[in-house]
Amino acid sequence: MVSIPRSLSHRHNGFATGNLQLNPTHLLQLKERYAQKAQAQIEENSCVSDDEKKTGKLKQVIDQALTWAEEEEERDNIKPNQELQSYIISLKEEIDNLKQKLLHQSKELKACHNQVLELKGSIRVFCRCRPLTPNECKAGDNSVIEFNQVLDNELYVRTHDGAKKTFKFDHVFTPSHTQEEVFLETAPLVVSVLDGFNVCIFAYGQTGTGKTFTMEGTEQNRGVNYRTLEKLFQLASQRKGQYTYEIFVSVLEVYNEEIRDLLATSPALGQNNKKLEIKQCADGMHHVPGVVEEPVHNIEEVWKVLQTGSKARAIGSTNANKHSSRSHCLLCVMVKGENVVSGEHTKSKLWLIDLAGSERIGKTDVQGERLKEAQNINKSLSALGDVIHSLTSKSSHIPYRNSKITHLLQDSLGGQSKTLMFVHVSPSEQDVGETLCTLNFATRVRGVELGAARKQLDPAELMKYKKLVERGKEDILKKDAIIMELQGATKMKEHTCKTLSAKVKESEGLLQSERKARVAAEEKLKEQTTLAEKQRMTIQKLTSELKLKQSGGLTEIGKPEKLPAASTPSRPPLRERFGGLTETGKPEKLPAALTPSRPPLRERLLDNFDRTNQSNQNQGKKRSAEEHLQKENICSEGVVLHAKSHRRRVSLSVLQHQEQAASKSGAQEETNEEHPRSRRRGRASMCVLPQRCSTWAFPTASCSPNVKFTESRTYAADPVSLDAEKMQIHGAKGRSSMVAHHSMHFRPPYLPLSGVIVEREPACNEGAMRVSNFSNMNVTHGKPPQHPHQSIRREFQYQPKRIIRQNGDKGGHHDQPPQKSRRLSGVAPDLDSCHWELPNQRQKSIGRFSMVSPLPWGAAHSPSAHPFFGGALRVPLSASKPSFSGTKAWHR
Ligand SMILES: Nc1ncnc2c1ncn2[C@@H]1O[C@H](COP(=O)(O)OP(=O)(O)OP(=O)(O)O)[C@@H](O)[C@H]1O
Repeated sequence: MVSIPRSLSHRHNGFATGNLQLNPTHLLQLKERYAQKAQAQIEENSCVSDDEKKTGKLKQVIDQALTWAEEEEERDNIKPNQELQSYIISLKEEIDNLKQKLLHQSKELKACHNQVLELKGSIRVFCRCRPLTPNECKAGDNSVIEFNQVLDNELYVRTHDGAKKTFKFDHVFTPSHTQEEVFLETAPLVVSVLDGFNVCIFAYGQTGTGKTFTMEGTEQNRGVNYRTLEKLFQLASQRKGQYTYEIFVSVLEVYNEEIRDLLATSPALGQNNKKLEIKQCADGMHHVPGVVEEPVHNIEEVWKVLQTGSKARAIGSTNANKHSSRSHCLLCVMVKGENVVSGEHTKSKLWLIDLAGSERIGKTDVQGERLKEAQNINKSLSALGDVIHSLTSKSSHIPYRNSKITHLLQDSLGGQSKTLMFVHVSPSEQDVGETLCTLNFATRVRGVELGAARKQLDPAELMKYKKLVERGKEDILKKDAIIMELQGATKMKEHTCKTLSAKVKESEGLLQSERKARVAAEEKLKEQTTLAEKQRMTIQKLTSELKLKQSGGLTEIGKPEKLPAASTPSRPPLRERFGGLTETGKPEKLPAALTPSRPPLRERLLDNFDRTNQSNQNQGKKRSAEEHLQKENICSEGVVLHAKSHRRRVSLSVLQHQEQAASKSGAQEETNEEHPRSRRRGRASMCVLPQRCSTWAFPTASCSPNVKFTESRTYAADPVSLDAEKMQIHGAKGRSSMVAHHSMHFRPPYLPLSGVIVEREPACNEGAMRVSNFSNMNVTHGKPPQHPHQSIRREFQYQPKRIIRQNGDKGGHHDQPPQKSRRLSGVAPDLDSCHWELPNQRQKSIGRFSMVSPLPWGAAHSPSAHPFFGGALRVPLSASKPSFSGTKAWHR
């Protein structure tokens, strides 16, 4: 409860007791009366809150009390003294101060409230009450609407039963509020259109309550529509440089549930009858395709457009309003904005809607077309009410499509936009019922929460950016693929580089080792050359000594003197000896009687050995040599002159007789007459058949008749490991066995028993032979071979002059393909059992020549060119006289 301040009572009391001009009793009475009145007033407004009682109501009451007091004073001619007057003035000042404070707090509260509403997305409701019209004043209508003098967001409606109903809105405009003041409250909402938000402002209310006045206004009092666009252009120009805006205006009308384009009503366009429909875009927004969107660049253009639309609007006269709008008028302002800095595009819409006025059909007393209009208007407003009700109750289905206007307002009422409703009321007591209905509806609308508005980015721009992003992503993917490819290629190249560098390193290592080996070989060669030189000198010395010692035997060193005719057995011509050829290429077998018997090799060798070592009384050595020979079976073609055993080495002196060469020449001539190919056959080599029937031979093809074979050379080597019983002179069977050259077979490691393998190539009728050369000596360099099979194998292929056959073969004509050619092992049969002896320098040198060259004899007529007779071979000359006894036996 609020009471009159004590100070006031006190002062009144004071006045009563002080030096007063007034009658104190009268003042007291006045005081009590005023206090009672104030109390009644306060009780009447008991709905207000305590805070308000303390501030606004209190002041009102005081004001009222003071007013009354003044009135009483005037009436009673009571003249307050000066003190009282000053007190009243100070009290007024105090009240004004409190008022200012309250207003300030109210503004702050409102700002906070607006922010809350903004966040909630509630529909804001402004209430505007028009003044009593002249007609209403004439009729003596009283205003049933009272306004809060301090707070600007509530009003009171006095009902018929005298009750006062309070309504609260976001703002309440009294009849005294101007158009400008109304727009000032609206402007912040409108401005957000430029920021890219959809905004909807619609005016609702009973017919004739001032909806059109608020939205359109008059030329002198421009309404929200005009002022909004004016503000938009003003702001757009202020934001110039940062934003660019394009503004388009459309004016639509929903009349009798039909949409009409008010800007297309020009007869020239002829589109006034065109029926427009509401469509939903891909972005979910609703729009009316085909509607005229007039671009406007200044407010003058806007005013023209608005006038055009206003003129085209359906207007009728009702009892309530002489110029009643019989349709819903919609002004659509499309704003396309671009942020120049960020490149952001927005496309926002501002709906400014002047709804048709609701009216009681009975009251307006309309008929015919007007009745239909009214029914449609009421129907659409009812649909609007249903939508609001569904939104308030948060129903799952909102009946937007029940009317054209709700369908059009779907985006504004359904969210994503900022919505403001102007609710218009009449102050007349005649309209109090409709006023209450309108205010109740507006209160419901105010409770609708739409959710926070969303910024409307231009979908076309969004699509453009989306495409750009997609293209960018594709580019990135492509570039990623290229990068991957390049990385792969780089890795490959790196790998190749690594491999190549490894190979280069390896090659460098090999080169290094080869260089070292070359240097070593060169050193060795030098050494050997020096040794050979020494040996040559020794040979020369020995030769000169031998010359002195020899008497009549040899004419010159290394060349046996021709024996006297009596001692040399005359040799019959080849044809006579062999009795001619039975067929080409196939030698006839000589009769046994004609074949001279040749002493066995063992005897010959032993004989030679005895003769050579007569002076040597060392019987132990002889025995061991004999045993050794028996055991090892030295193999030669019978020109062994001397065999000297020394430990495990046997020196053999080999002699080639000049006569052999002579015989060769003769044979060549003879065979040339008979058979051209016999020439080749005549140069056959001797074949020594070792154990396991391996065919061993030295190629002597292309033997040149000019070659002097009367050389005596001694070879130091181990005896060959040939089986003496199986050893045959292969050429003895035919004409091809005319000449047998020396062929020394040495056992490893000095000379490879595996020296030459002769093999017939089955595919070649001419008798191609494969010669495999095993040079295990060469690679050991003084070390025992790991295994004979690890020896280096070299293969040559050449055309032999004669087919060398394996022992046991029938020896058919060489033109005929051999029955079978067998590849023979080059490893000596007793190789595993032989022991290794570290070779000394001499042995090494022999070892180097262990390979038998497959070179044609003719190409190697120079002794130094042929490896077998080649330079570094250590050849100690035999001091014994050469014997030719064995030579005869060759030609048996
Ligand atoms: N605030 C106001 N101040 C002065 N005059 C007003 C005000 N509001 C309305 N009027 C006057 O009231 C009359 C009716 O107003 P208006 O035509 O705008 O009402 P309405 O709601 O649009 O009616 P209807 O729905 O029938 O079109 C007009 O002559 C107008 O000038």
